[in-house]
Amino acid sequence: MLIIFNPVAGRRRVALLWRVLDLLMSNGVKVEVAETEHPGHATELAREAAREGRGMVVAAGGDGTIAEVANGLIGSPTALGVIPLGTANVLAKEYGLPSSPRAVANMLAYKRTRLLWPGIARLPREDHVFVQMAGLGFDGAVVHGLPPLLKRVIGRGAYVWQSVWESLVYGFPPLRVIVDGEAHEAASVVVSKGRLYGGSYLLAPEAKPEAPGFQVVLFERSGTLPALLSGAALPLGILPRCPGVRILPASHVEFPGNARSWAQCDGDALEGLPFAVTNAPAPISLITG
Ligand SMILES: Nc1ncnc2c1ncn2[C@@H]1O[C@H](COP(=O)(O)OP(=O)(O)OP(=O)(O)O)[C@@H](O)[C@H]1O
Repeated sequence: MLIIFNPVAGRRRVALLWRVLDLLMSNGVKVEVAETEHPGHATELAREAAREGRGMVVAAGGDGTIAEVANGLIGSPTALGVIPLGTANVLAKEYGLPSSPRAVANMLAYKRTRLLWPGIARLPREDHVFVQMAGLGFDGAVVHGLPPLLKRVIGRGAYVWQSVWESLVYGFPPLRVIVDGEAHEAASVVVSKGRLYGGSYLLAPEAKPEAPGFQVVLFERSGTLPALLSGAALPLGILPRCPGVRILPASHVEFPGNARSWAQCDGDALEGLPFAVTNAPAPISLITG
């Protein structure tokens, strides 16, 4: 079993990885750990493993690492396992994956799978595969502004802090978005594969991450107060029903002419702005235990 481990993911919960390794090896599983050396490395390692015909590759990290590994596996029969070491671990929560060492080891040993159909954010210079969501506007600004040290020290609380700060300083320029051919305007947009956001909070109740397609969440009201109200509604589970929040199903999303905005995928800041979001050409098999 090949485990691709991102040493800079999350709050460095490496103890979980070592415990899982102990349990797997004490049950006779042959394990190899490859540590990532730079962003994008996990994709290269996973692609190589798929080319070698390995049955499964395990991503040990957060959602960004999982997305990079998924990118390397698309189009191959190699299954994806997850050891959740990230800050928010949204994908693990979406699929109800365990987080205790024994349960994670059992999951990887049993190899029962469900489909996961990634999305692709098409950027000017490259494509970026995501497994949970792509965000533009205010959502992207929060991720871009997040101080890495704060995230490491206080974890998900750093997103709360940064959201409050950005609600005060972000200018809320209107975003143009075309959802399956129909034009809309919003202050912030989340193109979601999954139902959850920021951990285990409900964002898009109708989402089906195992199938192609997205739920496009439009935050139509701009300004500090609507942003703070959305932030407060999220942990209460009422965000999808809030006034000013519109959710549309979509198979293709475009963002034309938004030169001055920020974007993020699976909690990682993007270098450029996506001009479109489309489905990956094929799903992958996610090991769920
Ligand atoms: N050796 C490395 N040095 C620097 N960056 C790396 C390295 N290996 C991977 N990365 C980058 O680290 C990014 C963040 O990883 P990841 O998303 O898994 O952790 P996280 O952001 O802490 O977790 P979460 O998404 O749950 O908040 C990945 O997108 C990847 O590109």
